[in-house]
This record gives sequence, structure tokens and C-alpha cells, in this order.
Amino acid sequence: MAHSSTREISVSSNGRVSKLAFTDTTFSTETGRETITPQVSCWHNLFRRRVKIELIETSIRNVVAATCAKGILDVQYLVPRGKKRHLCLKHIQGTVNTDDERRVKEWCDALMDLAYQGVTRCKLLRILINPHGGTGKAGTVFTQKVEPILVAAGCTLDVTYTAYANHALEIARDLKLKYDAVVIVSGDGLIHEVLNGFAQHEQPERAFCIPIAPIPAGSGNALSLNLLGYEDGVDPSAAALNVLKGQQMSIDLFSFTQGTRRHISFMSQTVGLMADLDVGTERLRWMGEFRFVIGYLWGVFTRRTCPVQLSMKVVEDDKSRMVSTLQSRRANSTTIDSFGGDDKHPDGPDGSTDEWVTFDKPILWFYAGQGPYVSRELMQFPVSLPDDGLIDISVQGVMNRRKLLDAMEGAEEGRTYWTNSNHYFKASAYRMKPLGTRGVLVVDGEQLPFEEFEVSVHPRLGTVLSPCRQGCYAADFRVSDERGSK
Ligand SMILES: Nc1ncnc2c1ncn2[C@@H]1O[C@H](COP(=O)(O)OP(=O)(O)OP(=O)(O)O)[C@@H](O)[C@H]1O
Repeated sequence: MAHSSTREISVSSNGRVSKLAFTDTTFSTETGRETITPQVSCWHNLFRRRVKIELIETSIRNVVAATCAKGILDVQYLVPRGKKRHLCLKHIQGTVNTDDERRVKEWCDALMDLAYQGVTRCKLLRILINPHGGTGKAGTVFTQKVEPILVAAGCTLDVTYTAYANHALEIARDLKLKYDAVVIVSGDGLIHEVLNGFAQHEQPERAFCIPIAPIPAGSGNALSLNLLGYEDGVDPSAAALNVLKGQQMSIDLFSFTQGTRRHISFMSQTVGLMADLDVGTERLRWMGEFRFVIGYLWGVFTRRTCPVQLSMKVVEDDKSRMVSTLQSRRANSTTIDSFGGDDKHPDGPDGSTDEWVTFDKPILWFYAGQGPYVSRELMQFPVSLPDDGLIDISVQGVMNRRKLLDAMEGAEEGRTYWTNSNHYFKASAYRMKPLGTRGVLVVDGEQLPFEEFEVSVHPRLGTVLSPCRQGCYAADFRVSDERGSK
């Protein structure tokens, strides 16, 4: 096995010598810091001077910028800090001897080549911030956490704070196709708007090729969780790093048709208990994601069934087979190059999608969509793949209150998938008809009329930035039964 060699330089920083080094995978700084400690034992030498070595090591991917100009070396990088291990921007500066400057410049170039392997540097970014998203802190999140990282990386930022609902849709509809990415500092609602703006663009195919990069600043940040994982998915700095270093990944999008209206949906459609809790807890927005827990407990208390007629074009209904497909995809990280228009879905058993199947058991809630997480508390689609050309459908049959409460445990790791009352399908399309007038329909976190609708899949139409390999979400599904065994 080839060992990556270490490339090292020394600079003088505040009268001290700092050693900076990198390998193929890590970047490190080693700085001597003088400390003065009182001595008890020796009367003559009351204080002792010591040099403490401070070593910081981080992934090479976390290096944001390295420059050497006019005898000054400057390296900016991210390190995990604190209990949550959220990334924090640090920088080290030092003077370089004139004789050494050329060598240090070459060192910076080599470091930057490794840190930005395979991605464009100094991106042109369209940034949209919803000042009312989540607990209303999106502006602060941007200025304090995200902007410093993007600016340090030499990106050009074209920033708009949305002023009203559908403002982001209008911007996306008229977007110039020159941007490297659209960065969305908010929750999932603004992402929904941008994708629907792309659908109305005069060159929609090209607009959909502009990658979207979410920065979590809403009350639900499902796309961020799905792309970056359970921990990094709520870290705005990790999301900013994904803007710089993420690879373009294709995702399926859905056509949602209701009467004469058509929307693009990228995440989920839900009715029943889960939709009621989303809309019913709007007034508790200040609580952040905790409002969904309160809403669920209310749903357990009322335990109302949801009167709908559901029909689907089912491609797969075997849970074990869906898990095997997910595992082999994660192991091989296969990229599916083409789904064509031939109705063949490579991850399905036989691509038999022509027949409509009706589901007629009573249900508590219905969830259809993609991406394992729909919120931090719920991994609703644990076997979801970003580009299999199918929509995951999870139908929750009736359970008693005790079981509903039990279902909260392990919900964030997808345990309910294995319960007998949870019916799980992969389909190419489905239709839903409400059988009453009272109910709530939520699409990508936003409420729509509780009326008949139909959903079909646009394979690989959307583009996102992702730190993961093509064809995989960050979240891993490790639970192998209802009890939570792994
Ligand atoms: N300036 C604004 N004033 C009022 N509403 C806005 C403004 N800008 C955007 N919106 C609307 O706010 C809605 C909610 O935004 P978003 O979903 O991004 O945040 P969130 O609701 O906190 O997150 P989530 O959707 O995950 O709950 C969007 O549908 C958007 O139309």
C-alpha cells in the first residue's frame, strides 16, 4: 500500500514558529505556545517557563483557502469544536522568508489542489435567505457561519433576502444560467419554491442542472439531513463546506398534479396524523423541531384515521429486497447512467409498473417521497435511493396508543419500517382521493387543498450538491428488525 508523503513548512507566527503540514488526507498545524506556571518547590525560580505544543489536525477536505502573498502565508480551515462537533472556521497566518516564498507558494498550490480535488474553486453563487425560516435566525446563520467560509474560499456571492412568499420562485424562474449553485438558507419550503421556479424557467432542463445546496435554517431541514447526515445536517458550517466541496448528484423529482395545477415536489406528500401535526403546530414554530414531537403526542391522543382511497403503480413491495438493494447500492456505489423512457427501473425486480393497485385498509397516515429523513425525529423512508426513478410510499395502518407511543423510540433510525402495520412500497406513480372533506395535505412541508391528486416520478431531473457518492444519501439504515437490532 502506498503511503502518502507529508509535506511540511515552517512559518513565524507572533514570534513563534508554527509547523504546517499535509498528507493526502489530513492537514495539521503545530504551534509552540509559551506558558508560565508557578513553582512551589524552588524559591529562586518562582515561575517556570514551558513551551506547550498545540497540535490541530483536520481532514484535508476541511481546508478552505491557502495563500502566500507579500511574505505572508494564510491558511483557513475548518475544525470540529464543542459537544456537537460543529465545524468552526480557523485561520493561521505567518511570515515567510523572502528566499522561501516560492517554495511556500508551491506548497499552498499543492495543498489547494488536494483540498479541492475534482471540484470548481471560487464559485459564483446565488444565495437566497428566508429571514422568517425556522426560528427566524437564517440571516444570522448566514452572516456569522456561512458567509465567512464562502468569502474565505474566494466565492462571489449574489445574495437576496426573500421579502415575501414565492419570492424565491420568481428569482429561480428568471435565474441567469451562469451560477455554479443556488444556496438556500432556510427550510425545505424555499427549496420547493426554487424547484418550481426552475420548472417555469424558459430553459427548464438547463435550470434543473444548476445544483441546489441547502443550508439548514428552517424548522425542518430534510434535504440537508439527507445529504449531510444526522449530525452535519444541522450544522450550517458543514453545509457551507458542502457548497465548496460537494459533488453534483442527480435526484428524482415528482410531478404533483391536482386538478389543473401541477407542482414539482422534491421531498414528500403526506396526509393523516403526520400532516395534521405539521400544520397543527405552526403556532409552536418558535420551538424549532420540537414542535413535531408535541404534534405527534396530540395525534396519539386523538388517533384519528384518515379516509382516503389510494392506488399505486407498485414496482416493489418486499421490504427485505428493498434493504438488499439499498445495501448493494451503498457497497458498490453504482451510478445509474440512464433510466430512459422504457419504464424499466434497475433497482426494482422487474419494472412491472403498468397496473394500478388499490390499498383499501384503514390508515393513520400516509407518507410518500424520497430521502430517508423527513425530519430529525423521523426516518420515514429508510430505503430511499436518490435516483431509482421511484417514489417510496409508507402507509401506516392502525395501531393502538401504546404501540404508537412505542413507535417514537427508534423513529429517527427508521425502526417503524419493520413493524407489520407499516406497509412500504416503491412505485412509479400513485393517486389519492380523499373520502371526506376534513383533512390536511402537506407537500414538501407546505399545506395544499385536501383534494384528489396524482404523483408521478421524473427520474434524475434535479441536481444537488452532496458530499456522498453518486446515488446514495448520507443516512445509513442499520436497523434490521422491529426491536431495533443492528
Ligand atoms: N419574507 C418572507 N415573508 C414571509 N414568508 C416568506 C418569506 N420568504 C419566504 N417565505 C415563505 O416561508 C415559507 C417557509 O419557509 P421554509 O420552509 O424555507 O422555512 P421553514 O418553514 O422554517 O422550514 P420547513 O418548511 O422545513 O418547516 C416558504 O414557503 C416561503 O414561501
